[in-house]
Amino acid sequence: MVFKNVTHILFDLDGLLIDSERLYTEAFSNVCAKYNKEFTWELKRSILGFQGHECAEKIIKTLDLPLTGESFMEECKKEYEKVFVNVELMPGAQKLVEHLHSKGVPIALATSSGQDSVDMKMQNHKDFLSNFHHLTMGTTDPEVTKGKPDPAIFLVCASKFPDKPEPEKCLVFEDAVNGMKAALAANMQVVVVPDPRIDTEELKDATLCLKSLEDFQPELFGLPSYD
Ligand SMILES: O=c1[nH]cc([C@@H]2O[C@H](COP(=O)(O)O)[C@@H](O)[C@H]2O)c(=O)[nH]1
Ligand SMILES: [Mg+2]
Repeated sequence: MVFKNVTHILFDLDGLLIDSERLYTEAFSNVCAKYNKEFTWELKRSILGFQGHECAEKIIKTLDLPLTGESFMEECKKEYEKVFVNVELMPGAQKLVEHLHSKGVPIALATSSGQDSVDMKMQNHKDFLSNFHHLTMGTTDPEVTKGKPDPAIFLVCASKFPDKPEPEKCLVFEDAVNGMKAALAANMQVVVVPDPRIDTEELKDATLCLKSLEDFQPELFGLPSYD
């Protein structure tokens, strides 16, 4: 496969740069269990990449929970406070982000999460966050009118670089099928590093699919290679 050269990189956060998806799963499972409901992988995969309130609505509807979206999110928040302090970076995340930053490649974060959620998850990774030119947070940015798979988040994020790159010059990193679809709808190339349980058939449109960020070769996209 021939890849097109890019100049700017947009990173997803949850499940891609940080190992938070399993913590969200734990939190959702605990809340659902209180109502004797099972939070299944089937349900999890359908909400991967969604904004928090979209996750809540889908879970309540699918499992018929006796809760409003807001009360479900309140209960989840108590769970998050217990688990997110210890969230770790994914293998290869630090090396890749620091490499691109040190070579002057503009990078930004495009997450469906909001400011409070990012603050909570990144409290022990502030130096890591300082590598990014800017953060676009779907839940709190009024310009991001819809969650992934809508392309809004990546288009808004790209527009916040001072030199406003064309979508074809942007490369997205994602872990979720909804995120991959959002990137492709934005007319960007997308490297997917998926949960290994995701069916490869669902990822067939990805520009490149990797097992780990550690396997990424920047030079394939015209970016500076590792020294
Ligand atoms: O307020 C929330 N933010 C984020 C998530 C989770 O984070 C992911 C989206 O974040 P990102 O775009 O960074 O992957 C979703 O898959 C979901 O599991 C969530 O549940 N609640
Ligand atoms: Mg993600």
